[in-house]
Amino acid sequence: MARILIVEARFYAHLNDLLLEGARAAIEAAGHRHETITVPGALEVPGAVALAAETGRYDAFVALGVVIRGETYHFELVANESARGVMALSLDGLAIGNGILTVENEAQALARARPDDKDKGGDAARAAIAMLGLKERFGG
Ligand SMILES: Nc1c(NC[C@H](O)[C@H](O)[C@H](O)CO)[nH]c(=O)[nH]c1=O
Ligand SMILES: CC(=O)[C@@H](O)COP(=O)(O)O
Repeated sequence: MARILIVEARFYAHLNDLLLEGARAAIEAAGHRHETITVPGALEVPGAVALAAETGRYDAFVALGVVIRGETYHFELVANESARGVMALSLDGLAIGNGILTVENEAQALARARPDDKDKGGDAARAAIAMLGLKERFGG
């Protein structure tokens, strides 16, 4: 049974609750344990994962959040840099799934976050579990 840490950005709480529901259900369906920590926004997610990884307490990580385009360049910054941070952690050898949505509007986010629709939280958890399987296979 693996210990999986979900790191979620609370920026849009109602949308994140849906992502969390899907991620937790996927982890439980795979027979693993999970904990959740919360950070303010998507930009804090990679740093929080890095801090948690240093403890050695977790086998895999799930990054969750929602970035919705506004009026300024801030969207690109938050969307791209959070993804870059998660990818850097992956290349460093962490088993991590990226469930940070980057969307144009709330309707797109809802469709992707709902567990009974696109279930991107569940997808991210399943990706983390798949990467953990590869780590174990290759001795990482
Ligand atoms: N605009 C969104 C943000 N912005 C906040 C940043 O992520 C960060 O918390 C702040 O700049 C302080 O460091 N975060 C989201 O998760 N989603 C957004 O749409
Ligand atoms: C991530 C965003 O684009 C958004 O929350 C910020 O909106 P704005 O660009 O209108 O300040």
